[in-house]
Amino acid sequence: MLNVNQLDVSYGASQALYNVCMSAEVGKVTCVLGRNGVGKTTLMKALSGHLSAGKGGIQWQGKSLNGIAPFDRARQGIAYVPQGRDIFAQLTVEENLQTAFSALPKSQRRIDPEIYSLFPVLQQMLKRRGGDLSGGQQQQLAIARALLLKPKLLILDEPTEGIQPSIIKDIGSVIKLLRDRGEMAIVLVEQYLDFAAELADEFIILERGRVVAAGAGSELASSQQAKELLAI
Ligand SMILES: Nc1ncnc2c1ncn2[C@@H]1O[C@H](COP(=O)(O)OP(=O)(O)OP(=O)(O)O)[C@@H](O)[C@H]1O
Repeated sequence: MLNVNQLDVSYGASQALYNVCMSAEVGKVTCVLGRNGVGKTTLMKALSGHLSAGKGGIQWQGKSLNGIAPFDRARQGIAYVPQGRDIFAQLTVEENLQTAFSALPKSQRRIDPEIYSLFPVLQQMLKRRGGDLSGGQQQQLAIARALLLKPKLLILDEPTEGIQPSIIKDIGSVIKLLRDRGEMAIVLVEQYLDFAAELADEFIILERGRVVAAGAGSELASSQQAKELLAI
C-alpha cells in the first residue's frame, strides 16, 4: 500500500504541491486527475524519487521512502513510466527492454514472454529502433519495460497523451488486466475523464497543487465537480 501524507514539494523557492494526501492499494487503480500544470507530474516524480519531498512523507508498504533514490525504489518494486515515455531512440526495442535489467538480480534478467502477449507489436518490432516507433508503440514499450521489473506499484504518467484511439483502448485493456490480477497498485495520471472513469477505483483531482476532490472511481463519470475541474 502507498500512503502519501500531507506532502509538500517545491522547485527551489516555488512550491508546486501543498499538503497532498492520497493512497493506492494493490489490485486497484488510483487516478490522479487535473488540468495542465496543476502538479500531477510533480507528484509522480516525488513518488518515484526524482523529486524530494519537503514537508510530509511517502510511505510504501509501511516504510518511509524519504531519501530513497529512484534506482532503489525500482528495486523495491516501484516502476515509473514518465510522461513523454523516455524511450532510447537509438536503441532497439529489445535493447530498450533490456535497460530494465540493471534493477533486477542476475537470475531475473530475461524478457518474460508474457510481455509479448500483452503487447504483441513489440515482438514484431524487436530489432527496430525505439525512435522509429509511433508514439503509441513507444508508450507500450515504456510500459513493457516497467513491467519487466515485476512492480508492486506501477506509476503511469498520462499514457494516453498524443496517442491514437485504438492504442488508447489497448493500453486501457492492459491496465484493467494488470489491476484484476491483484499483484500491483496502479497510479494513473490522466487528463481525459472518460478514460479515467472507465479504469479508476479511486481518484483524486488536483488544482494548483492541492487535492480539491477525491472519491470512488464509480462517482467520476457523473461528477459535475470533476467535469468543472477538468474544464470539460
Ligand atoms: N523543473 C521545474 N522547475 C520549476 N517549476 C516547475 C518545474 N516543473 C514543473 N514546474 C511547475 O510546477 C507546477 C506543476 O507542474 P507539473 O508538471 O507537475 O503539472 P502537471 O499537472 O503534470 O501538468 P501537465 O499536465 O502539463 O503535465 C507548474 O506550475 C509548473 O510550472
